[in-house]
Amino acid sequence: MLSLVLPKGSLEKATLELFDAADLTVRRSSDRDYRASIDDPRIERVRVLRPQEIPTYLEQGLFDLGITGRDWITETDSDVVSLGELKYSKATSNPVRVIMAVPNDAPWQSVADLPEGVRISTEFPEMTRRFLDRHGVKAKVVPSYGATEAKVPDIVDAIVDLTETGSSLRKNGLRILDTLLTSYTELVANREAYEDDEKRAAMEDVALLLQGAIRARGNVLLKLNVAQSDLPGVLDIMPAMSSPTVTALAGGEASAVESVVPKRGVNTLIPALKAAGAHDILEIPISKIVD
Ligand SMILES: Nc1ncnc2c1ncn2[C@@H]1O[C@H](COP(=O)(O)OP(=O)(O)OP(=O)(O)O)[C@@H](O)[C@H]1O
Ligand SMILES: O=P(O)(O)OC[C@H]1O[C@H](OP(=O)(O)OP(=O)(O)O)[C@H](O)[C@@H]1O
Ligand SMILES: [Mg+2]
Repeated sequence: MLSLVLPKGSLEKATLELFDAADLTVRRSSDRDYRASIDDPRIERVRVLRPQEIPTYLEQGLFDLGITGRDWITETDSDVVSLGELKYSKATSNPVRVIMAVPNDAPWQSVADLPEGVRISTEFPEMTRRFLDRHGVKAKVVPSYGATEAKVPDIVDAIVDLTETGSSLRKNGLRILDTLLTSYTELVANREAYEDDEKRAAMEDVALLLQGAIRARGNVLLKLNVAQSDLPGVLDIMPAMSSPTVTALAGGEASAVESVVPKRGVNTLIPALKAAGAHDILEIPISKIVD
């Protein structure tokens, strides 16, 4: 039985939606209820905490399995086992980046240009210090507790912060000097729990369900019928993960075709299939794709 810790804050909504799609629905009495449960024999208890703290709690064995961002695993330098990237962020399926940014009109073009004593505000002081040491820059690193973009140019000269879409940087007149880390959300485990056969098997089941739900995003199942004479034309325009399934219909005059296709483009694909002779075309949502 696993103890699970899930992220509060920016990743919370997307994480709970993913667990729902993976048939691991997280049950909570309210948003303020940080103790939750999942109706699954492999999961004993669930806690919802800040992602900044999750890597440390996993390393200490306070939980067996958790979800947080690679940025916080790196910042805390925690010894945890990664069961893989989960390709979702707060708003998109893209990773976030930890970047160094300066005002658009700053004179610097790279981190090497930064003068000794430059003031840098960041939610990632350790990652920032390591990065500056690697570049031989002696700076004053000032911890930030959020709204970091709001601190240049009067409070500090530069920032190290997260960016997903880049809109916060643009709205605050900032440009990126360098990228310290590209960070996906990850499924991570306590090392000792991972080495326990029964717990590892349960962890791998959870990973399979989560990845299956993520893989299904953006895909649908198309099913259709088509006369034998039109089958080659339909197969020519029907995309597939491997190749479409073709089943002969009773009577031998027609076939049923089905295939997993990207949701993006279905709006032009269906009319094209119809024009190629397909009929009884069904578009069916998919909740998981497991290889
Ligand atoms: N658009 C995003 N903004 C912030 N964090 C994000 C975003 N997308 C993914 N994350 C991940 O979520 C984690 C940060 O979430 P968290 O809510 O703790 O930070 P935060 O958004 O700065 O907190 P707060 O809600 O107090 O502003 C990091 O691991 C980060 O990689
Ligand atoms: O690149 P974007 O899509 O604009 O997203 C990145 C911004 O979102 C987060 O801020 P958050 O909402 O967590 O507020 P905070 O800055 O106070 O932490 C993060 O700290 C960045 O500021
Ligand atoms: Mg933030």
